[in-house]
Parts: sequence; C-alpha cells; structure tokens
Amino acid sequence: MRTSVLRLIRSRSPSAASPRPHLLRRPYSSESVPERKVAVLGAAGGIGQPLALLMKLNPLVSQLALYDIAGTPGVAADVGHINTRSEVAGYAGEEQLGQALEGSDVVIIPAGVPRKPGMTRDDLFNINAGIVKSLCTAIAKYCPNALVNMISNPVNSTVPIAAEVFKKAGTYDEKKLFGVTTLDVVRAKTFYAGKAKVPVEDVIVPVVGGHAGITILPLFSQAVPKANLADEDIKALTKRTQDGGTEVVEAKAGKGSATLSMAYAGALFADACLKGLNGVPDVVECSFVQSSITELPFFASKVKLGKNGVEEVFELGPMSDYEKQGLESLIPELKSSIEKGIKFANQ
Ligand SMILES: NC(=O)C1=CN([C@@H]2O[C@H](COP(=O)(O)OP(=O)(O)OC[C@H]3O[C@@H](n4cnc5c(N)ncnc54)[C@H](O)[C@@H]3O)[C@@H](O)[C@H]2O)C=CC1
Ligand SMILES: O=C([O-])CC(=O)C(=O)O
Repeated sequence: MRTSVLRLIRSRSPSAASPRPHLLRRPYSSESVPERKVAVLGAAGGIGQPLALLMKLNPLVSQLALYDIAGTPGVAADVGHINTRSEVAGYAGEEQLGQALEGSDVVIIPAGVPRKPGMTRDDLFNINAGIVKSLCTAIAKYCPNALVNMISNPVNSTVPIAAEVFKKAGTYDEKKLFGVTTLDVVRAKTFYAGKAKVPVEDVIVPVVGGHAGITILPLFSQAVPKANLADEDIKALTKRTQDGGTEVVEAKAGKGSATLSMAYAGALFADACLKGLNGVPDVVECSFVQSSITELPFFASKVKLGKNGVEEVFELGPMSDYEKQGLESLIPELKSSIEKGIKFANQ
C-alpha cells in the first residue's frame, strides 16, 4: 500500500526522475506513530476553539473530531486547512454525537457554561452537571475505552458525576477518567518562576487536592529549582494560584473565564495522555483522579500515565506545616463537592 502510494507520488512529481527523499517523507505516517482519534466536546466554545487548534498541531493525533451543539462545521473547516497529519471533522447536534465519539482514544470535555464575576465554580453546577451527565452517557455507549479529560466545571463534582454515569453503564475504569487540573500547575509554575526569578521552563511544582479555591493546593515546598522564598511569599503564591481562575474571570469582566491558557493546559494534558497510550515511559502529570492517597475517593496528585491510562497515583510526599494545614482545610469542601456530584448522578 505504502509502496504504491509512494510510486504514485513519484510518478506525479516533476522531479520523479531523481526524487528527493525528504520531500516524500511523511514523518508522522502511521508507520512511526500509532493512529489516535481525539474528540473535543464543546469544540466551538472559548476553550474548544483554541484547543482544537492545538490538538490539530499535535503530531500524535491522526483524527480530530470536533463536536458541539452548533458551530463546529465552521471550526472544523477552518482548523482542517492546517498542514498537519490529522484529519478533522465537525459534528453538530446530538444526533451526530455518536459519530464524533466512535473510535476515540481520548475525549476532551470543555462543554458547559463559564463563570461570570461574583460566581463560584459551584454556581455552574446546575447547568454543567446535566451537560456532563448526558455527554458521559454517550461516551459509555460509543467509546467506553477512551481516556476522558474533564475540563467542565466544577471539576470537583463533574468527575464524580462521570464516574457514576460510567458505573451505571458498566463501563467505569478508574484508570481512564481524569479531571484536568493542569491549569493550576501552569499558573503555579508561572507565578513561582516570576518570584524566584528562574526560567519557567525549568520549574516543576506539584499541585494537589481539587480544582476550586482552597481545594487547589500547590506544594511549593517541593518546587524545583529550589529558591529560598520567605513564608509570606509562599503564602502569596499559594493564594494567587488558588485564585488564578477568579483573576481571569474578573479581568474578562463578564466575558467568561480562562480560555487560552486553559486550551494550552488542556493540550498539554491530552498530549501526556497520548504519550502514555503510545508507551512513552515516565509520563507524569498532576490530575484529579480516583485515589486512595487520602480519605477522599477522588484527589488530584501526580499521576503516571501509561498504555491503559493511570499507571500509578503518587503519594503527596513531604509537605511543609503550611501545606499540611492547607490539606486539612480543603478536605471538607472537596468531600462535599464530590458527594454533591455522586448524589446528582444517582438521582
Ligand atoms: N478545568 C479547568 O481548569 C477549567 C475549566 N473551565 C470550564 O470549562 C467550561 C467551558 O468554558 P468556555 O469554553 O470558556 O465556555 P464557552 O461558553 O465559551 O464554551 C462552552 C461550549 O460548550 C458548548 N456546549 C454547551 N452544552 C453542550 C453540550 N451539551 N454538548 C456539547 N457542547 C456543549 C457550548 O455550545 C459552547 O460552545 C466551563 O465550565 C468552564 O468553567 C474553564 C477554564 C479552566
Ligand atoms: O475560574 C474558572 O471559572 C475557570 C477555571 O476553572 C480556571 O480558570 O481555573
């Protein structure tokens, strides 16, 4: 098959007599990288569009399915003209959801309403819980083996909702469900790099717990490169990381929440999932997953990604007294958000 395709290219090429190998080479052919289908649900939205662009730029993706209730044919036509490996298709409306999902290896969900100033993420629950529930019902039916990257807020509740939907459908695999908390890590790294005056590309900071206010717990005591920051600086960095979403919501003044940095973070996390699926060793990211490292059934911490999704959930590691206090304080709020999601899904 490949030989005949090459022959065809050569025979049509003006330089067919002496083909230049680099012109014929397809660096991302299925021979070197496996075929991977990624579906984005909510692809016409503020996050969905730049995320579609970034996933189109990812050489690990061979098929990109862009689904939304409306507007996706335009996004797909636009993104589809970009010169990368993947084929792009747009799907609009519930009757096309099955087609969008079928065969997906990774499903990314940024569908739902964003915050306005004065709202908490939990204020989004009433609308987004129902959206997530119906999308996950379809995932259980059409691509039960896919890795699910949940972006829709409140993540602390939408991930438990997804788990319950999958349990009811008999398809739940705790290794394949992820709450995307990468934006907290992205922010913690940026803020730390600025304060410690180190290049952001060199920074590693785990962020654990959940994805709302005080449930976001950056572990700056484990940050590298090490910097001797004062306790007051660490407190300020922690608070800014916890309030990072609100900082953007207020700056956007009613026009939504983080979209571009979230698309970046979502693309980083999906790339890590794809690398894990493809057998790349030692892929580690923070994510909100089913967990037994605390008393809570879901918790964000460092997670190793492999061929079947979560390969290992890492312990929290050594923490400062300030971080230990933060951990203690976040447990009740995170517990109640998780329970709220479970209760909703079982109504
Ligand atoms: N996990 C995280 O770190 C972050 C999460 N978010 C959350 O992501 C979500 C989306 O935010 P934005 O893209 O800014 O909102 P947006 O309103 O710009 O886009 C949401 C998209 O979802 C679509 N949608 C609604 N119902 C749908 C359904 N049933 N099926 C498919 N698509 C549907 C809408 O048509 C819209 O295109 C919000 O819940 C927001 O809070 C935002 C930033 C960071
Ligand atoms: O703050 C919001 O509503 C959106 C979000 O989750 C974030 O930016 O971290």
